Amino acid sequence: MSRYPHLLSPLDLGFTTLPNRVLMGSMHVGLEEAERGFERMAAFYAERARGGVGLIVTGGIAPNDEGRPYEGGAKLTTEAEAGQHRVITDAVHREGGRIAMQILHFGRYAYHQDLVAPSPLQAPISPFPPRELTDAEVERTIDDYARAARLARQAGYDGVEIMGSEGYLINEFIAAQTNHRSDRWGGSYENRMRFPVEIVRRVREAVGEDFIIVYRLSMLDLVPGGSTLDEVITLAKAVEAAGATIINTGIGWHEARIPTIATSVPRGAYTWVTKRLMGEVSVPLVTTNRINTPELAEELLAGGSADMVSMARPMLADPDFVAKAAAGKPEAINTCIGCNQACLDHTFSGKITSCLVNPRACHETELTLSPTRLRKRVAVVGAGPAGMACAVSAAERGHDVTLFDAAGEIGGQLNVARKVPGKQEFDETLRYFRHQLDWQGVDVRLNTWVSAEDLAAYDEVVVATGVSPRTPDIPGIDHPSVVGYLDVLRDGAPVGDRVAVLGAGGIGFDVAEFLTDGGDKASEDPATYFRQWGVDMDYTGPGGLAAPERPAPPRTVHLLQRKTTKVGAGLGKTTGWIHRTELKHRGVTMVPGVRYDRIDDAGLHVTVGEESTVLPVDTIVLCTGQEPRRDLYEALLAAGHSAHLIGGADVAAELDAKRAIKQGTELAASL
Ligand SMILES: Cc1cc2nc3c(=O)[nH]c(=O)nc-3n(C[C@H](O)[C@H](O)[C@H](O)COP(=O)(O)O)c2cc1C
Ligand code: SF4
Repeated sequence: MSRYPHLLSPLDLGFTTLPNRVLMGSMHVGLEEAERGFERMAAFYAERARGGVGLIVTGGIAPNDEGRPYEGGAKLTTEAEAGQHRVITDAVHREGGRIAMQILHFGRYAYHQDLVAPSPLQAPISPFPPRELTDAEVERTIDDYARAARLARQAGYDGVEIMGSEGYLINEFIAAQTNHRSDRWGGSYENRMRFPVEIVRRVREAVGEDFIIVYRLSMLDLVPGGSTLDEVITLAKAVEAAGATIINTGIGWHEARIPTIATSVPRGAYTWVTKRLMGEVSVPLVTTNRINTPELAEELLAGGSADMVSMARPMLADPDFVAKAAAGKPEAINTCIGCNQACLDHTFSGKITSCLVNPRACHETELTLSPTRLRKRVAVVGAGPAGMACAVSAAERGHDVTLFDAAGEIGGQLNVARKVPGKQEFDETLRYFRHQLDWQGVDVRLNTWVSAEDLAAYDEVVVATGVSPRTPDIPGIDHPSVVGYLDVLRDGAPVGDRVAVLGAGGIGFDVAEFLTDGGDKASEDPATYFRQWGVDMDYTGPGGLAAPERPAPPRTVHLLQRKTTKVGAGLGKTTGWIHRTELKHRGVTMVPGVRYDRIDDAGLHVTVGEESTVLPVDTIVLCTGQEPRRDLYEALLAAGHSAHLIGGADVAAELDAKRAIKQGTELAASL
């Protein structure tokens, strides 16, 4: 009997049956506009189809020019464009998969000059003011959706998803705050929802009965003036009546100031929203966001939260998620840790999406781990992210790999990161690597120091010896009030009530969050999390908002940096605001442009601009960068051996697990 009977049970849609309850959530990955993008997308989606996903949804494709994300963004408006998609649909079907194309009109979130909206109201997160659509243009836009759906069918897709959430055009029609029209598309709720309902109706007309139409419904807007639960239910019923086959969940507009997918969001936190709609419609409902294990997915389905689960980023992290669950091997799954560092951050920086824990994601045709023709003896020294990734990938290719580490456990700096509240997902990465090292037969030797001579017999030596914290040159740095970040995060050094954290990079933020955490495990408990961020789980008002309630922080923390740039400027593009907001809520003062003058019994003496002052702190935590550890590498070179240097030992500017895992995997691919 399967461990996941609900997750793996088929779903009968009448004209077709999905093999299981896993929908791969839509992700625009940047390949849509890239050179050889269709070929690369074909490989990307085909791997996920082979891995057993029940229904794949592609990233958003615009139905017309104005709806594109930016100048040159992907659209589907002509038969010639439809022809380009064939390679994707053929590849997925060859693997026995099913794929629907998402139609996404960016509305006022578009990043170009000709953006449109129901009303000429600029989005708070956009530099461009939109133009108001005329009545005739609204009609034409609806027809454009229908044309895109017809062309998608022609291109071989099994369905379309109509993107009606996250604050894009459809949402902008539905919400009174973005729709100030007085014609039949504005005013009453019935008028405001006419646009999406009409889209579904005309799409159904265009594609016939035996074609999947998923409607992605904004079930919780998280913005002032957003929909109420009653309105959401009304729209769901209307969308069903208009011809939707499946209703998917969308959470939060992009301009919402409440995190919806970050790693600090508890797993499955938003699934209660979908559950509120269960029983109100008869089409299958899909729930979403931060569902990253088969156990949780099964629990949600068994508990009646939804009929299907959407997993987007987990399918970047592991294309074989479903197959591994079906084989009863959940421990083999490479779990999405919700970091956004290589997926959403890349998307918003104009880079091709990938995945921190799986650098092959969206690079399937370039980063291949093909079996080696020449089995070599490979030594990898250092079992941090770079070393583990290299060892596992080299062994996967057939090399004979030994992994050494002086510590008593694998993981390197991941063991430090996992101590930060909200970053416990790194435990999954450690579990995954532990499993892979064992599965691939890597000879792991812990508590083992190796010298250059010890390594002489290996064909390839990879040095991944990591970093040591840097100690800045400040008078009084030896004062007993000074500790390092490892002392605090790893070794539990005592910390006073008043603290200065020196260095506001990723580690400085981690330490500040660690020291101001109230111990309430908000990142594991949705009710606590939502209370702190101001989400109303009773969903009584518009947008599901409530006043945030924050506990008093356990101590006073100053987070300081020498650089004059905004504190946190170097954090992730899509997550930096969350960390800054979190610390602001906890009363942390964040100060850039600080000169550290000296440390003594009075505290930390600093100068900011022209002003010198003393911060009367009990503890000073150094988060002032790292030095690469290259002793072994240099000894190898001195002894005339060649070696490869990767990870923090190579570039130690800031601890960077994304870069380390990518570099380790790429090196293994070339050995
Ligand atoms: C790189 C990336 C691109 C995305 N692009 C889209 C998109 O084009 N359309 C869409 O509806 N959602 C998009 N999303 C949101 C996902 O569909 C999903 O709602 C979100 O990632 C949360 O689900 P997860 O925790 O399973 O990843 C994107 C997410 C990511 C990470
Ligand atoms: S980069 Fe991080 S959030 Fe994105 S898919 Fe990979 S593990 Fe998940």
